[in-house]
Amino acid sequence: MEQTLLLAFEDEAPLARELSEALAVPLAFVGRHRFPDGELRLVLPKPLPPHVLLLRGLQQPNEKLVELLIAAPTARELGARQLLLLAPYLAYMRQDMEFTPGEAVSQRHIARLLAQQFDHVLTIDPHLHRIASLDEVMPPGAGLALSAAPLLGAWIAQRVPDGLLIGPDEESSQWVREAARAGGLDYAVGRKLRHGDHDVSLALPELPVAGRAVVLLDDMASTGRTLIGSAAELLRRGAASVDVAVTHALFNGDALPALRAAGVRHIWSSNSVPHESNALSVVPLLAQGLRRLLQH
Ligand SMILES: O=P(O)(O)OC[C@H]1O[C@@H](O)[C@H](O)[C@@H]1O
Repeated sequence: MEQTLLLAFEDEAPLARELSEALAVPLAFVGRHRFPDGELRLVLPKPLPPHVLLLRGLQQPNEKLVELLIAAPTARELGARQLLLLAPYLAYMRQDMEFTPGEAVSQRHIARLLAQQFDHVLTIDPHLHRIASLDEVMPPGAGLALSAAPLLGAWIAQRVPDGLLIGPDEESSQWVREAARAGGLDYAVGRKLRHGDHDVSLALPELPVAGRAVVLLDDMASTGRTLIGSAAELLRRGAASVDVAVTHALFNGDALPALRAAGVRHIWSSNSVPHESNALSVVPLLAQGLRRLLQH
């Protein structure tokens, strides 16, 4: 990857450093100042090489989307000819249909917006539930979605070798199936109905869980209510232990203490989103995906 630079923001420095080392690509940071009125001032290194990889996870996305809208055209002005966004977490992908009349299908619009700014977008487990690939919302080949499920499955199998993997809802079946295959574990998937941000009802599979070490697996935890409801039900049914593993550790509000209070033993996540629960790294996965994308 000659004449390539990895650009990142200081709040993702550990992930950026690990990635720069894995790719053997130099790293530079975007200077960022937030003015009192909320506007942003960004400073990019000048000049830039022809190939620029911009690392920006889109958890807490709104301000970061503005950063990208400013940083991407600036990078091109400063010399970047090929611009790739590495967004380990891609926001707005869960708003994938018009649930109520007039509701914006944000998935489509945010994906399109990013594809207008970047030649490629590389991400992990972007909650593609109603569509099969990013090609349905971006120009074909512009987006690449990797999955951390096999990594999580192998990780879980080492720690809970006889574990039963449970996905809380139908959306999770794609990740749970892959993780179970990679770890050689049993799995099952429940059903969920969301009534509000913090209000979900769950129907877990009718399985004998008494005495079993159960690991709940999902793409992300936000309020944690999906996992909390599932964990409480599994413990009520006599599960010996309930652990939780997610790709994206959003853990908003009181999610983490509430999960612990519900009796969850271990909480593991990948470092796609920097968080105290991070237990395994997505850097090898990102590096592999990048090589694949840049070969084409
Ligand atoms: O229940 P919280 O943590 O708020 O939200 C995360 C859940 O909502 C779904 O879209 C995700 O796939 C996950 O199952």
